[in-house]
This record gives sequence, C-alpha cells and structure tokens, in this order.
Amino acid sequence: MKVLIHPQVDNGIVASLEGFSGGTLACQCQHNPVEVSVTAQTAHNHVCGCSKCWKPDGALFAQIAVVSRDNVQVAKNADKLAIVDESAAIQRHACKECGTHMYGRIENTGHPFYGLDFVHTELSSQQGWSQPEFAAFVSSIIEAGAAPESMADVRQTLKDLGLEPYDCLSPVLMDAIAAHIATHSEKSA
Ligand SMILES: N[C@@H](CCC(=O)N[C@@H](CSCO)C(=O)NCC(=O)O)C(=O)O
Ligand SMILES: [Zn+2]
Ligand SMILES: [Zn+2]
Repeated sequence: MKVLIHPQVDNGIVASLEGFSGGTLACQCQHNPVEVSVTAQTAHNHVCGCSKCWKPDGALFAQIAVVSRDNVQVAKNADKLAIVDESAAIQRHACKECGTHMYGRIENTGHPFYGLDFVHTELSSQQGWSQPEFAAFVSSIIEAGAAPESMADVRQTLKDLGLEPYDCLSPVLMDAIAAHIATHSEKSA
C-alpha cells in the first residue's frame, strides 16, 4: 500500500535545475515571516524520518538538504528565531511563532559536517533546488508514533519513489563521517 511521505515527493520527484543558484526560504507566519537567503544550490537533499527534523503538518518525513554556512543569511525578522535545542549537534533555528525550522547550524568545529547548514528547501517558492536522493533514519519514524507494521509499506513506497531507505544516513555520507573520524582520531595522528 502506498504511503504519503512528504508533499514534495508524494507526486514524484522534481529534478534539480542545472545552474540553479539559490533562493529565499520563508517561515509559515502570515505576518512578518522570517526570511532566510540561501545563495547557492543545496546538496545531499533527502527525506529524513528522525524526530528532530522539522516536518510540515501531517508529513511522515522531513525534507532536508545541506549548503555551505557562508551561503545562508537571515534576511528578515531574525528576532523571531530561537534555537530549539542548544545541546544538539545541529542547532536548529526555528520561528518562535509558527515553529518552522529555518536553518540548522553546526557550531562544533570538530563535527564531520562542520561548515554545512541544514535547510528545508520546500520553504522557498523557487524551483530547481537539488532533488531528494535517499531516505534517512527511516526506522526513526516509529519513535514519532508510526506503527512498526507499516514499515514494509513505507520502505516500498520510498523505493518506488527512487528514495533508497536507510536507517542512518546514505552510505556516501556515512563513509564521509567515518573518514573524518579516521583522519581526526588519535590513532591516525
Ligand atoms: N533516532 C533519532 C535519530 C536522530 C538523528 O541522529 N538525526 C540525524 C539526522 S538529521 C538530518 O538528516 C542527526 O544527525 N542528528 C543530529 C542532530 O539532530 O543534532 C531520532 O529520531 O531522534
Ligand atoms: Zn514563523
Ligand atoms: Zn533528521
């Protein structure tokens, strides 16, 4: 049985546009929305089932991508932002009024993904952002209330959409994390 994953992928994946160079993300407030300017194409877009990533109402997964932190600037209503969890590796800056996560930043310079911000490109009206490539933290949706019996349908739906399901990140990203740890560990020093 087909399962609804996220509005951005449920009707098929919209391909990235070559030469696309960014746009503006806006929160869901009707008045004085927070605006974040992203001045580059994103990468590693994926749907994420983890309990920490922001999801639009009713969605089973979040959709999230990364971009260099140098290409992310709050353009409007920065005073409405607050960090959701200061102790998390990804510090998610969310609108205090509507709850939308506007960007997630890694402040720990030793983190494998330091230098990258996490953004939800669906918050932009521009088309052409990097397309979702895989599904991460699929089993984690159970932590947020999904029925374990529904997982076979969820995984099959993801595969049918071309989003290979993983219970952590994709092999490419897991390898990058492991390589970073190997290079920075005392053993290899
Ligand atoms: N089962 C947990 C998993 C949470 C988790 O580790 N999330 C990942 C991916 S978020 C974007 O892909 C992560 O890197 N988290 C770091 C952080 O959130 O700071 C759960 O569901 O909560
Ligand atoms: Zn808002
Ligand atoms: Zn996540």
